[in-house]
Amino acid sequence: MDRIPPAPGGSDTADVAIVGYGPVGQFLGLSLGRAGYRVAVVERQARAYPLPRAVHFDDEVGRILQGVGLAPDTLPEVVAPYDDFYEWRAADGTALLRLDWRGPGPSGWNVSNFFHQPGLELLLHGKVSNLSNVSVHHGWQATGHREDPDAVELLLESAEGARTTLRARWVIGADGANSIVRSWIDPPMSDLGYFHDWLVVDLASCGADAHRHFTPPAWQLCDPARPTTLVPGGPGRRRFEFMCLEHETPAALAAQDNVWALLAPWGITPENSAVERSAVYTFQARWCDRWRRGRLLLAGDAAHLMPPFAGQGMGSGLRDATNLAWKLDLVLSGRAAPELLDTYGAERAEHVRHFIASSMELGSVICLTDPRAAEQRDRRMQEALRAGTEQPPRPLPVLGPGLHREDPGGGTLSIQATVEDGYRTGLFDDVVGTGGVLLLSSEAEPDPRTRAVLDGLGMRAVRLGDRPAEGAVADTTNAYRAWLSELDATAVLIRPDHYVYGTASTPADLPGLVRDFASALSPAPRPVSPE
Ligand SMILES: O=C(O)CCc1cccc(O)c1
Repeated sequence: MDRIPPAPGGSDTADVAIVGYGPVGQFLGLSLGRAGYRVAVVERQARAYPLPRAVHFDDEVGRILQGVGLAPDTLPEVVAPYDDFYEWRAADGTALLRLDWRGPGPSGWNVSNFFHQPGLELLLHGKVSNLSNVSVHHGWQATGHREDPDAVELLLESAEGARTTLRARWVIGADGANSIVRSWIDPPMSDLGYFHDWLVVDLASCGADAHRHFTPPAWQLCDPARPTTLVPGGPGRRRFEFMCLEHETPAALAAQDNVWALLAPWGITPENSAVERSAVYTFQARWCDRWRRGRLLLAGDAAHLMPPFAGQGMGSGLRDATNLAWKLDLVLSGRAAPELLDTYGAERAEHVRHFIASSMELGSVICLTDPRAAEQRDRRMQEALRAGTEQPPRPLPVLGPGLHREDPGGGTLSIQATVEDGYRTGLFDDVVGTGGVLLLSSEAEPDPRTRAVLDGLGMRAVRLGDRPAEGAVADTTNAYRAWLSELDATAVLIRPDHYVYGTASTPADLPGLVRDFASALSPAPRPVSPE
């Protein structure tokens, strides 16, 4: 048997092996590679998958992409920021629900963005390819593993039947809904018992006549005779989704003639439009209750699946990757014990549960096929919309218990607003940098010991002021002042993944805040626990 060299030079043990090279595997490879680790990625597909899957991400994901040099506003070929309502309509066209997807959100980017996934993957791959310490092996499937106290040996098989092994200190399964790494971990699953087959049709272009239907560009037709989704698919592209009805089989639904028959009422024909992909998916709502066993970890669809109606599938995976890459760096560098990685699943599972629940709620609106039930739903929702008593949007989710305090800010997402440092005005991460920060109001000043602890953590202290100064940025829109006042805080400790560790209500609370964070990382490296 051969060995795949994890990276040129060095020992034959990679620091991290990633199984699966979709956006989540790519993002992990990029982040850990940039942190200097030897990363080996194995992907069963022989080459990059050229067709769209996810088409939507939110402002938080915009910030995550900004952090790796792929800010949404620099990708006009790939990302189309959305600036309209996301509407839900009855069969007769009257509105049932209007979700406000206009303008920028708290992370500084549009709350809604539609994109072309193959284009994004190409950009991520371009960045990964620049790293000599990350190797990507297409056409290799992980088929087995053996774990010892120091590493995991992955057994790999190529499509041609060649076999090899790969040793890595940590293995991440970013290998999608049918994850083999998940089968090795064999975690208990929470399953909300939601199974609906939908035909997803992606159009690379569509006839001019169809465009009159795209107002707003993203909407749902809650017609019990054929629940249908119309959303953009990135610049110049469209996606339709058609629910499989009880009397239909997925194969009949997906037949090419049937695809065109379903598109015809929308003015879309083979003569004026190009179908890029059509496939039936079973929308599901489930997540793992455990995301780590020993040296094996899960991320993305391998750890959770949700209906697409909130457009949060890929974004949830990139949030996993951001949380995990940061914590794995701490563990690999000996700055934290492996047990820190147990906070990863605990935090992310609770967070993703929120999006699964809101996607389910939206799904339960559209998936009704009983005309009487649909009529009752329509009446109830139209009345609520008229009276302005429809359910308000859920607040942003909070991380589950983990590496944060249980104070008003702990586990919540920090904001990203415009600041000025005397040289430039821009979004906080572009001006100040990434990597975690202690954000201070003008009256808070960390003592030298607190500063030393922060330095040791590779974090900086940044004060907010009226004008830029040494160690201070101007809060040009007053967004940070408002945020601190909402949190009743004089300082906020923001983790590198943009979530809040905790807040200090008075300057006297500052040293304790920073000290608690440092000790929560438990710096003494210990042997990895088997479970
Ligand atoms: O990108 C995704 O995860 C799905 C895209 C999407 C967005 C909104 C509604 C919908 O049915 C699908």
